[in-house]
Amino acid sequence: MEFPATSATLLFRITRLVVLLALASAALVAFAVLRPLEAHMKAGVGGQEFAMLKAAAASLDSQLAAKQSLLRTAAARIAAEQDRASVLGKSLVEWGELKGEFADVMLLDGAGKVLARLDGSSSIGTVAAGVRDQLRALFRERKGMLAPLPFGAEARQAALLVMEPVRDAAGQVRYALAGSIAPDDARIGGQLAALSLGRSGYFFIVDASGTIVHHPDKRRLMTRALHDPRVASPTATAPAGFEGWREGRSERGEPALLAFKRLSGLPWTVAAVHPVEDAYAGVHAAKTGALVAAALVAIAAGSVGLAAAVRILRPLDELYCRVCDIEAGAADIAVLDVRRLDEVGALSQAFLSLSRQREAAEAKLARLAFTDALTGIANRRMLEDVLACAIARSRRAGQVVAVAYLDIDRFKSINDTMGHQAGDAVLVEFAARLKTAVRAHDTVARLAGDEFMVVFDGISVVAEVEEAAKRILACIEVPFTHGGRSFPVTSSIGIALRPPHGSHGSAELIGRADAALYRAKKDGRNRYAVDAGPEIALSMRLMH
Ligand SMILES: Nc1nc2c(ncn2[C@@H]2O[C@H](COP(=O)(O)OP(=O)(O)OP(=O)(O)O)[C@@H](O)[C@H]2O)c(=O)[nH]1
Repeated sequence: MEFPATSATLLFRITRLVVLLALASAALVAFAVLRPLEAHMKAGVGGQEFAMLKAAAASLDSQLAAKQSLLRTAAARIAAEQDRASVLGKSLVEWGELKGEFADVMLLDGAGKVLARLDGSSSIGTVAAGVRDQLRALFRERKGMLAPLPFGAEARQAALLVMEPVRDAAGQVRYALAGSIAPDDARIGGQLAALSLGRSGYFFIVDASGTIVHHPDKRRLMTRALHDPRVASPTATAPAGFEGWREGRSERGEPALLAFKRLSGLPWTVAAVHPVEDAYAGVHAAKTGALVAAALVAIAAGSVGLAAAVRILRPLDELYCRVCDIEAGAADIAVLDVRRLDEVGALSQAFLSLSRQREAAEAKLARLAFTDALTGIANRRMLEDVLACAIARSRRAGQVVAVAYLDIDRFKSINDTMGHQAGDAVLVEFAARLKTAVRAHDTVARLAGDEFMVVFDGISVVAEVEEAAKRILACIEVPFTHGGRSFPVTSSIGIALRPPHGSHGSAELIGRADAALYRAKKDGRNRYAVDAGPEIALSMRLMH
């Protein structure tokens, strides 16, 4: 018999507990481990991007320094060759090395007049006012400078100006050599453009005034950063001077990883914008992988837990089946395995003990059902069974059955004079004496009150019964005692006999014994009367 599989079963509840524990552990691990790990990984990504930005900024710084140095060398060589501006200009034209490094190189006098251009073109004129201010500063301070071109001062492409003084033999600054660098210069902005920042990240450079000097979107070049109070755009926040990385929003408003680094030689800030979806793609993939792994571990733990629960509970299931078999009568109580040292063994032991107690109680009940509670001898029910069996047996064995109906004489007066307890004691003593007066296989029973009956089984001669009656009367003659008092007790006896093939049943036989008892009482008590019946009366002569 299978144990019913419902949600109330231990197996279901243990399995549910195991699965929930496994899921809770997985969730806890994911929360307790993955969160700090995720933060750590994000910090790693941010740090990495900032490190890359720092390297790019350092490279920019060194590229600018190299251009500055190149222009300084050129200025020194020009000054060393000739002192006249026209000749200087000619030298400049020949100085092809500068071409690859600058968008344009001009030789300027102190008033800002262009004396010569690198490409030798004839577009000679005067530089813009903003450049003239810087030129004046150079003549005043007599040293080279690297400065962003003031916004709108030159063509949109020129974003940076490197100026070096050209001195005469006496060391006086006579001219200035100015080289402009375009934002998309292959070694400056181009280098940034070549750097890859995931699928959607980009770099830009903004100067201290908020002018964008490098941006992948060429339309933004030389424009002011957007100052939208609703969006703290990175181009707007970059000039504030923050260095490092942080999470923020891109100019399109999407969450992004932002990194900022100022250049050392210029008031420029190089910045990186990397949408988090792209920047943290690896982190998210690792997180998803870890969560999937945790879920798989939870499933595996749940499955192992289920298998273990089934295994652990199997003996309980078997015990249930055995108890069902015992209940159905298909197995004996001995099938319970009480040798196990676990809870199932204890439960089997308890079942066994309970079953034995039940057997004992049933036996006691059966005994009480057939026993007289006061005297301990057979009661009326048992007597009826015994008598029925004796009659059946007498038919087979061809022997006589006899019953003796006994009633204690004037028992009421014993109760009345000595008390009910004394009456009980007399009944018990009377039963005991009765048993000693008959054969072992004769049945002595108490019918009710002071009425007793003896079934004589296997009587071969009527005299046997009469002898027994005499023995009974004789043993009762001995005075009874109770509470230190001694008093006589007598009994009247009515005997009825039934031949082996007699027509009377139990009830008639008892009725005849009762009638014989009535006669004995009537004849003066303390005696017996016999109703042998017509058949036996005839044969009695043969027996005697
Ligand atoms: N002590 C005791 N008395 C009982 C019990 N059962 C019945 N009796 C009493 O036994 C008495 C029986 O009296 P009877 O048999 O009617 O009359 P008796 O006094 O024996 O007189 P005769 O039978 O005519 O000799 C009653 O008084 C009952 O109350 C019992 O279990 N214990």
